[in-house]
Amino acid sequence: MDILYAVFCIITIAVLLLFILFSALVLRIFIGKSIRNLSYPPVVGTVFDQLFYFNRLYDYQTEMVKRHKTFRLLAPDQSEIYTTEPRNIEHILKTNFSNYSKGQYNQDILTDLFGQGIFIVDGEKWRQQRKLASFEFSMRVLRDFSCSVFRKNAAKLVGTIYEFSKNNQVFDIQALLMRCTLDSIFKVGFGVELNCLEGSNAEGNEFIKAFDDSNELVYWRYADPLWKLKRYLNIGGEATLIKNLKFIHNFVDKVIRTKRAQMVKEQHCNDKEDILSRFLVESKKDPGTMTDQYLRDIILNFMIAGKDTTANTLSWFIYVLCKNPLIQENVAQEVRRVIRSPQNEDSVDNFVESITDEALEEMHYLHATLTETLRLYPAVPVDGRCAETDDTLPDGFKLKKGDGVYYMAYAMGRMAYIWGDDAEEFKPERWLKNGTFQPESPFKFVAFNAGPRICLGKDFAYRQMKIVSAALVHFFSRKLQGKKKYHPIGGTVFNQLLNFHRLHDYMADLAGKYKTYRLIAPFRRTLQLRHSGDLFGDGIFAVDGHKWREQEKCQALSFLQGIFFMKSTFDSISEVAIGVELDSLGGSNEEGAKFSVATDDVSMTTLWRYVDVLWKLKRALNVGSEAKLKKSLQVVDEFAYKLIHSRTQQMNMPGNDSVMRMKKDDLLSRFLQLTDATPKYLRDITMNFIIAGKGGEEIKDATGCKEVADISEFSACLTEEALGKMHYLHAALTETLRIYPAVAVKSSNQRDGLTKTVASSTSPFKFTAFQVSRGWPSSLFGEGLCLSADEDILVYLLRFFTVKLSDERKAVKYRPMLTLAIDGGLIVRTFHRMDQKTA
Ligand code: HEM
Repeated sequence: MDILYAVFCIITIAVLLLFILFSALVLRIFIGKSIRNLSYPPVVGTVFDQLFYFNRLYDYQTEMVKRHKTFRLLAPDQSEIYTTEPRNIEHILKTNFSNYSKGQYNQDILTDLFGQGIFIVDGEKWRQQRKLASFEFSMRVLRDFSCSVFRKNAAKLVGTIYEFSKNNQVFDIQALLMRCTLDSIFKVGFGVELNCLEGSNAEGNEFIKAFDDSNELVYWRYADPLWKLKRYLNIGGEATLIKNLKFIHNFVDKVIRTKRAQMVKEQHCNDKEDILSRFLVESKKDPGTMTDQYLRDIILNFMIAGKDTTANTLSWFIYVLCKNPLIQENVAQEVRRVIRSPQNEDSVDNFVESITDEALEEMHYLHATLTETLRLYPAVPVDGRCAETDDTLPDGFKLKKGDGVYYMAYAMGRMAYIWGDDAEEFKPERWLKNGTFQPESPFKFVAFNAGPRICLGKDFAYRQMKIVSAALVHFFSRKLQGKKKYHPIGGTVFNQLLNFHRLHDYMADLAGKYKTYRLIAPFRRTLQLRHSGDLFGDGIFAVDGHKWREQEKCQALSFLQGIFFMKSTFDSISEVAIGVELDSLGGSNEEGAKFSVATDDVSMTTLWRYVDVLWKLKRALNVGSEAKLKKSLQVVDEFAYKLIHSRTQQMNMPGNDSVMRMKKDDLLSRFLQLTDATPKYLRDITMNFIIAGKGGEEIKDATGCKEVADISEFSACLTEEALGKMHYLHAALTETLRIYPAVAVKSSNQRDGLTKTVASSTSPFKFTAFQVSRGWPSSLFGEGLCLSADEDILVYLLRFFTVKLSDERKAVKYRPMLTLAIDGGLIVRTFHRMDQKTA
């Protein structure tokens, strides 16, 4: 008792603490943000929404922007303003430049990797580095040196890819491009060969790994509120990051020391080609500021700026060319026309040597294709600044000091109001006028940023990308390898929770987008009936292997004998399963009515388990939906066990006629004969049958009424033969099942209505209302039996009545249960056909 009390106290305190923390967070997020004030951008959610959509973040932003050009997400401290309005971007990046900084928040996260480099510093520090770097980047010597490096590495890349194509192998071109650009930027930055592409330099390989991992780990900090604590404790990703950074810093420091020593030796050589050598010369003028650490930060910033950006853009470029073979051919033609390789056409070295500066200038179509790639797939999809004082944007919206302002290059590329109705199409031609490239306003095409902090390496990047892509397109044509490893992610299981009231429509919406999709869950889940064990026990729905085969055989056998034919009115499913008339319709059997309600409740609460991650805890504590489920299950079990007990006793009494009949007829009796099953096993078997029958039959009848209200075909003689001739009725019922499948989660949303007067059969893999291959419920009820049972009921109903919805305008909704039930029942009005005739 004491232990229980202690556990209870701990749980209560933990829940209370969580509640207090949660409330404090909610208050912090929502208070003082002028949420309803129309002068501020509209609020579309909190920053936590981005976590939910992390895998498709930029598309999520695009959807938001289609509703509001400028919107807000609330963060615990401030607001985050997102905009695609070019006027706002010009204001932030140019007109009111001094009011917008990189911000303390970004600096805290990035300093470990970027140090005091140009990317994250503001004010005087930035101005000094920018001035120096701009000067160096404009020097002819750096330009020529970088071009020769790009050519050499492009030739190496062609050689590596040639090996793959010779052996008809598939390969990851993005990984190769990453290595190629790192080799180039390292050589240009430090004058050192890293040889990552060839993989010959073990230290180089280690460096690239540490570098890539650090980038990723630093980015993760944006999503991990505990990163500072982890860094302090030196645990998890932060421990790995610290290790990686140590390796990177040691590596670069060694390069700087070697270079310094080399420069002392070669004092008279002024032809310093790489960036580090040029900065080292500069450092002599101001050794106090330009320490080794300062130089390390500068060079590392250039590497981070130049490596992934160009490699990623080139990868997207290859992707769009694979998708648009015509554009691929246009680019290849332009390259062939512009590059007049003097001697041997097939020599890679000759070819790359012919890609001169002049040739690059002539390649307008290639330039347009690369720019169009960046428009739709910008290497920096979202970028931002922090407001230093309160301000008003040109679109009229205000922002407060400390607010983040983000401009979304990815979303902007997809905005019809910026690029026209064909914004989402890949069209290099939009950049060309009479074959000549036409630049756009940098506040509209913001891939390289704009204003005083526009990308310093823009021309540098274009040169590298043009050399590499011209060589690749000239020597190879590419096809995408179609195999995808995983299905696309449609969302998280929490989306199911949010959409529980329209669960099946929500899933139909997703199915419209992706034929097959995944929902991410905190734990591994199977969509089968694992969570329904309490309800289905060891019955046919929940078991596999031997147990399933045994039950399947016995039930299928019964149907083959035709025992159950024409016995599947709603109540008679129970009669078929357990040989008892429930009369839930007539209401004469109170126990039967209770049992009927309990099975519905059990079905609904069991479905809830699929979306409720806490169901196990609730079951352990016996609270909420689980307490309800337990109660309903008790009703179901009591009923079932009582029955099994009395049936066993009856069966053991010899010479009773009715008992002999039962022995042949109902499922329970058959199982009592065929197996030496325990009462629990018998309960599970019969309950599965009843749940399937109840859910399936009742619901199809109900939805069937709505769908087939104007069927006129009728036969007075209700023989098996006559039913077989009712093709229209059969088709109408089948169509009802197609749109309202009794087991909704297995439905396929393809259209397949009545095409001939004689209902034609459709592939069961397309029309899956009656599952296929593994026999439930097709062999459990038998598809034929199931339909003819409905037809039987409907024939009687429609012979004597016409049916109308009581309120034609009211939309019929479903109730989320394991089967697709109509919420609140189906309220109809019936008219006797005789009355109508007389009238
Ligand atoms: C496709 C290739 C590239 C793209 C799309 C790109 C894009 C950008 C963007 C968006 C920024 C602004 C970042 C910010 O201030 O928030 C930037 C800055 C910068 N980029 Fe690039 N970049 C590319 C290649 C390069 C290369 C190859 C280099 C140099 C080797 C480079 C050097 C820089 C530098 C130094 C800055 C900082 C400018 C400053 O803050 O004043 N970039 N780039």
